[in-house]
Amino acid sequence: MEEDMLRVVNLGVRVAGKKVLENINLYIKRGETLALFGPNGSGKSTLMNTLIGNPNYQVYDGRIIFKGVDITDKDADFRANLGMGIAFQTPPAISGVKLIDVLRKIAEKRGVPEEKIYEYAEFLNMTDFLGREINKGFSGGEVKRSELLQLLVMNPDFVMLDEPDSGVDIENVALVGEAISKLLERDRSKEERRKSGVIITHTGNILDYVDADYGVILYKGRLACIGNPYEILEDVRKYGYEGCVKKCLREFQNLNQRK
Ligand SMILES: Nc1ncnc2c1ncn2[C@@H]1O[C@H](COP(=O)(O)OP(=O)(O)OP(=O)(O)O)[C@@H](O)[C@H]1O
Repeated sequence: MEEDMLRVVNLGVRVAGKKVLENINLYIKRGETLALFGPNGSGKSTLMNTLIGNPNYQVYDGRIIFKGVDITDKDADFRANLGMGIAFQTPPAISGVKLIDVLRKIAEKRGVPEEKIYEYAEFLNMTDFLGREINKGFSGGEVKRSELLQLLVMNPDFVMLDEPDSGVDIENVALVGEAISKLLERDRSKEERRKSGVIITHTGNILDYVDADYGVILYKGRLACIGNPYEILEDVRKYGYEGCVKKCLREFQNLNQRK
């Protein structure tokens, strides 16, 4: 069984003619979840958009290998069919399309029985929203839950979540955490997990509810630190992003000098 889920090699990305990501190297195995930290504008959403195949994000260098397939030049549909799923930070509202219609389409495509839609909707407190136009007039937290509901029905092998807890109130954040744990199979033993994911988080609050295997900081378009996500978070809270990145760099240099 293939153990690689995602391999990003030397990736460089331009958006609207501007270099936003440079020399990104990332390796995620099956069953692993990565927490991606970084200040505003560091390129986190750009990385996600590039991985999902948004054509506005131009890869000028490197490759993206997903489940052993080079998807660098493949479109978003190809990637979704291969098992990629994403929850955007601010997904659009769509007039005239009800949430249930979208969910039925996803379920049909993925061979999921319709009862599952209602089961997941109840689990996420979204039953009353099924007949409403998707994301229209939804509060910030409701949009997040609607995105997670779609992902649960889609059941992708690799999930990317952009700030899944932003705008979610305290009562619902545990629920959102539980849904993410289900999606990423964090509720199973380590040996049983086959799903992988990336969770973008500024505050790290979601990590109280969903554990991650490792964390990494994206700083000014480059990956800067890699390690235990809770230790990184503690350092970010103590020293800020810049201080934390400098500390990682110092530790790396000391390690190299000792070699
Ligand atoms: N369509 C675009 N046109 C021009 N610049 C863009 C575009 N999209 C992103 N950028 C720029 O790319 C950089 C990275 O943006 P990105 O949204 O990836 O950051 P982020 O780390 O996700 O930030 P945040 O935490 O605020 O969501 C920023 O400087 C942003 O202004």
